[in-house]
Amino acid sequence: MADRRAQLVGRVRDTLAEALGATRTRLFAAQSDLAAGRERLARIRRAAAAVPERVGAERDRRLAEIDARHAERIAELARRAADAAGREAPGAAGQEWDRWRGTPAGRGEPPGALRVGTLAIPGAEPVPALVPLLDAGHVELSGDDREGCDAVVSALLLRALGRADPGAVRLVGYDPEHLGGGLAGFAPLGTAGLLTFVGPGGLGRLLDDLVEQIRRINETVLAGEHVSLRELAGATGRRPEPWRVAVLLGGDELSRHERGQLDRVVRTGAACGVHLVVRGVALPDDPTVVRVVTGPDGAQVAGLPVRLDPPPPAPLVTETCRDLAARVNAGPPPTPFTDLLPPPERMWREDSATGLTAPIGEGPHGRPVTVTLGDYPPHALIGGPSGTGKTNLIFAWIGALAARYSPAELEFYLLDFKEGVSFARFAQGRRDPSWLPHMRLVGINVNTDREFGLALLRFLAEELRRRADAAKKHEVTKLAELRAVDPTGRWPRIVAVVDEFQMLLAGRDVVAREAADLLEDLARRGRSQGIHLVLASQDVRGIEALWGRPALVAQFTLRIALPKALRILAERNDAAQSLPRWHAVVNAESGLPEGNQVARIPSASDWETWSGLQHRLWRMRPQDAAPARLFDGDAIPRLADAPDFRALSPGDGATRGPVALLGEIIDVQARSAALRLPRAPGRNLAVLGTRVDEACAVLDAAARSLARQHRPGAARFSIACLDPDADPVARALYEDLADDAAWYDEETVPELMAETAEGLASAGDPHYLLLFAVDAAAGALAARAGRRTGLEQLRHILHDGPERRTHVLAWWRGVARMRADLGGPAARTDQIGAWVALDAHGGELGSSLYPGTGGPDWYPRPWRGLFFDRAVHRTGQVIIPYGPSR
Ligand SMILES: Nc1ncnc2c1ncn2[C@@H]1O[C@H](COP(=O)(O)OP(=O)(O)OP(=O)(O)O)[C@@H](O)[C@H]1O
Repeated sequence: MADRRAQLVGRVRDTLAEALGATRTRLFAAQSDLAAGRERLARIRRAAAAVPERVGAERDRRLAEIDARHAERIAELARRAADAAGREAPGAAGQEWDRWRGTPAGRGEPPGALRVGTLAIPGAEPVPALVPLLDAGHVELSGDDREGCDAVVSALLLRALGRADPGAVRLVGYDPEHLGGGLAGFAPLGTAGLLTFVGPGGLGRLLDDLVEQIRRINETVLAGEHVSLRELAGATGRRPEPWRVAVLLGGDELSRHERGQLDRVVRTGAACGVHLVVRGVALPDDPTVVRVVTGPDGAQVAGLPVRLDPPPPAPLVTETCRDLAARVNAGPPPTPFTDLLPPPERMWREDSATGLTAPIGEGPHGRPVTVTLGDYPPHALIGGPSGTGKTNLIFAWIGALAARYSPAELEFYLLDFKEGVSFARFAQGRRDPSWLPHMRLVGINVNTDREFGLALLRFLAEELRRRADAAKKHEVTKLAELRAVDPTGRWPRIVAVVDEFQMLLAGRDVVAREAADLLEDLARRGRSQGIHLVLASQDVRGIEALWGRPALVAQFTLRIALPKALRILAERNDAAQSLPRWHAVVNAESGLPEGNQVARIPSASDWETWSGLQHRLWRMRPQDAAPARLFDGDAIPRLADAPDFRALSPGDGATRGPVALLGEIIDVQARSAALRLPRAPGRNLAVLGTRVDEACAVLDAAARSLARQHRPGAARFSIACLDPDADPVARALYEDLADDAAWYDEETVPELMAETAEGLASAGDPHYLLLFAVDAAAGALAARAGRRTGLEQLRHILHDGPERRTHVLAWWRGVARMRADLGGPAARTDQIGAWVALDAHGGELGSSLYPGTGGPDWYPRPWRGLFFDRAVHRTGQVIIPYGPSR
């Protein structure tokens, strides 16, 4: 039992121990749960306690970040705003005063807004405060700070003047309280009419005038094609009207009329370049009005706080205004030559079938003034006293045409009778290899060589005939029709320009008569065949030279008068008298007043401007284009360069006889005067006059050209020199002709005569006797050598020699001396078949030397000769001897 009890107790004990253990375990677990719970609570409490501190820090950090970003953004925006302001108010519109200078806006570029101060933005770089004025609006100033207002007015005006071309801003001042004192620094502008003052009581008139200007500009300048001058300038690159800025500084209450006019100006002025800058006058509300308010605490511009700039230094204002006035008084700057030219891709695109049209300058409203040569008007007369720009106008016109029409459409021939070389650059030169591809002929320094003018007119008359024949063949009458029926033919229009043309018509000699006849014919019939004459003269006599021929003048319906030109326009049309410098009246109505158009002519003739165009056109030239022939009356041609000389070769004269070249003919082509020496009576040459150099030049060229036609040893050249001054040329010739030449002097010349006269009996090689100053041998030749005197032998050679290929080319130092050598004053001269007269007068060359009575119209002049060959000439031919061969 006890055991059972013991067992039971043991079991109970075990169970209790077990339960205790479990309980302990649970307790332990509960206790550790509690501790963990407590700890969590403490942690949570701690955490909960830390939360507000962290949130605040985060908020502060975020706020600081936002602040920094904000400041950075403001700085960035301010920088951008400053950059934009710099662009909006470039140069003189925004520059600070210590570095300020005028920088006019380019053509078509807007002048921009004008700086008056800086925006007050703390912590950022200063941003210029700009006020739009020119082409934009009006400015109203108010407030207590008078000085601040004055500073703004001065700044605005100076900056506006500096952004425009001289003269393009005009100021009108109305300052009844200080009588202009507020604008004193700008007074120098008054000398050029750029600043005018309106006295007290004049405000109404001033406003009326502004309204009238606006009306006029709207009607005649903008003319419905543009909404504003600004837009017109942007579209055309030109600004035909100045800006007008009226500065109104205080005054009485406005009348109703004045208020109405002021409102009109505010509403409509900006589009027409009419602007107001006012103080003490209230402007109506309008988007174009900017208000500047000054006060003790600073200024406000359009409601923004602004730190105003100091006023421009007084010396800067007066100096700038003085300089502007001086420039305006010196006259307007020329418009650029490029205005007359089409863009490069449009060059040489025009067709000249019906006429030639090109701008010549700029009209009063900035529109180009064009001129046309065609069926009507066909020809032009240009007049202007020396220095008024006639040459320049010719350059401008030629340039404008040459850029539009290709050389296949247009050719120029140009003749300048005055001294000067400016037209030479149309031809190829040493300094500049380019030439104007349209130019066929340039004659410069032709003042005494009227024959060259005649040669040009004859050439044109021949071209006119050729065109008329072609037109007839195709049964048409006009160039346009001829070109239509003969599309492959080359029928360019021809423009012949003759500067100082009156020289051609001066005098009453044959040259003047023939020139006038040819001119008249060309003027009358040239119109329909595309041959146009442009005659220019600086001298009223030039025009008067034409008045005797009203039919000729009537053809010149296009008239261009430069300042102060007389008699170019019609009788009662004196528009040219009041023209400013570098302007012209262009009139296609024969000079009647209703045809007047005033054009400002660009500067085209200075070397750089012109060569820019010429080089461009030259590079465009067709492959086979040849340079223009340049005839320079002051230049002495060279035999070695003469095409006719270069073309000679041995054997040339075999059938028709060799030719002696004597000099260059004054002609459209550089041809040589040639004396043919066949086996025929009289084929000798006399050179007559005292000029040693010219006489030597003629004989030298004759001998050298003859020698070129014979093989060495095939001809004889006997050179007799009887004037020591001729010795160098004669010797050089002797040396160059080498074995073919023999030398004679005063002592040996009788032998030459005797031998040659004897030798005539037997036919031999050609023999040329070149006798320099043969009259000096008269004494030596007077002696008898055998049966005859030397002179008798000379006459015999002259008489019988040519048929036996023996020709005398002799220089006599006077006509009378030659006649004496030929047998006396009444001696026959028919053995002298040809002669070149140097300083022998026409009158001496009459009786038997020249057809008719009284001799040729020949007035000797340096380095010119009159050549007459009775076998081929009806009248004498002026030649230019070739220059020394060595
Ligand atoms: N439209 C112009 N703009 C600027 N300068 C010009 C203009 N026309 C002419 N000139 C300048 O004026 C000067 C005289 O011009 P130009 O030689 O054309 O006159 P001109 O009437 O032909 O004189 P002259 O008959 O004495 O030769 C030149 O220096 C020329 O560059």
